[in-house]
Amino acid sequence: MAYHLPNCSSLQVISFPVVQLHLNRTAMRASQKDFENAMNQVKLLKKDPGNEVKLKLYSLYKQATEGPCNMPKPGVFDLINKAKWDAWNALGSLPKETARQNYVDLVSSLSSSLESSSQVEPGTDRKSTGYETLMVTSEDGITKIMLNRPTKKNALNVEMYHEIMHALKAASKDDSAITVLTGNGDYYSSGNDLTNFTDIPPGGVEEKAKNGAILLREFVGCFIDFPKPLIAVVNGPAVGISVTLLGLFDAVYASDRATFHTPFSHLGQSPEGCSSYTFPKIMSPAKATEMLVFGKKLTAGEACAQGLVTEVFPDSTFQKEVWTRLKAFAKLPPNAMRISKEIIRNREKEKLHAVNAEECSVLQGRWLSDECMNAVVNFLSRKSKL
Ligand SMILES: CCCCCCCCCCC/C=C/C(=O)SCCNC(=O)CCNC(=O)[C@H](O)C(C)(C)COP(=O)(O)OP(=O)(O)OC[C@H]1O[C@@H](n2cnc3c(N)ncnc32)[C@H](O)[C@@H]1OP(=O)(O)O
Repeated sequence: MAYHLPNCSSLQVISFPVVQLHLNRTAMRASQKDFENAMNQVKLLKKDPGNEVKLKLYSLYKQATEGPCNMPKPGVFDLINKAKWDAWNALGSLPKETARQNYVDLVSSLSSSLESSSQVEPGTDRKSTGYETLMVTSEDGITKIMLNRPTKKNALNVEMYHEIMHALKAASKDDSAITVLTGNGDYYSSGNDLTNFTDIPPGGVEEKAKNGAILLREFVGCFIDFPKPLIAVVNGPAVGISVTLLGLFDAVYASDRATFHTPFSHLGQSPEGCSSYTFPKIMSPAKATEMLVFGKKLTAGEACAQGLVTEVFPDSTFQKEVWTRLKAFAKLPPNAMRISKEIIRNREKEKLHAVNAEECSVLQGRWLSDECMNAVVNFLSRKSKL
């Protein structure tokens, strides 16, 4: 089954402006030729428009060519085909001509949205464009990497993992003195995007888990090796990998609205981000066990008392106070800061890389377990939340 889109097997969710569909449009009727042109136009799109739009395109194409959904409903674990079936079935008895027209309209609005979203705003020379999931700026000696999927609580999809690695590598070479990671919206991050589990390659779940472990190892490795002071500005709740990574930051400032939650056992998973090593060192083995094994959620005050957070600020003054402080830090001599970080961190680096490798290998096995699969299916079918 094809979506008639490049990379259409992916169910990776990416943020994209909502495209308005005019399902009841009757004034114009698209010809077969218009429909074929639209199909060709879709193949030429330079950017992936995201799963919601791809599913819409798929369902309209099927309705326009075959009429109402005529396939048996896939099983609950067959996530991709189930999503496609749901989308097609939702069109009910929409006439073929209307579906064809809606397909043409959707492709046309999609092409114009993609064109306008790729235009560079004037005066944004200090802003790194080209990121889909991040906002990266460099100002006052500070490179700020902002997770930018606020409607998904800044969950890390595969694209975001790659973009963060890219942004960190760029920041390690730019002329800023310090680098900051923060979140846009009410969350710092809700951790790994659980839809990452739905995009199964031809090699099956084993290949998926293997690729996931490779990606994770490289991703965490970028934090271990980052050469400049790396500061987390935790603007709201943090979950999963966004919490575990904090052990690799040089300072962590949190709003008093932030919480810290690593529900790995609930998800049938195990700790990553070197937390199996850093957390017991930072907060004692028993406190680390409460978080990493039993999934105890900490308030910002508790996380600070246990050494995971450096300082907590009232939410009302958080941004102002933190950025004033960071701007002062960024004026310090950058080479001295770099060398001091090196001497604090370097003797642990080899150990951290070994821990990272071991954690990724254990997780690779966990991702194939029934415990993990069931937890992900429950979340995706909205039977459970944290
Ligand atoms: C084999 C696969 C390999 C893949 C690649 C591997 C990469 C490395 C993996 C590293 C391991 C990391 C582990 C972790 O991080 S574990 C933690 C995972 N996170 C969660 O379990 C959080 C799940 N989310 C929630 O429980 C709630 O959304 C939350 C409490 C965070 C917020 O609840 P609230 O009611 O306030 O808001 P909504 O639930 O309505 O959320 C708004 C929308 O955002 C979507 N959302 C939020 N978080 C996630 C997420 N983590 N994954 C996917 N989607 C998320 C949510 O579904 C809503 O979307 P819609 O508006 O479309 O419904």
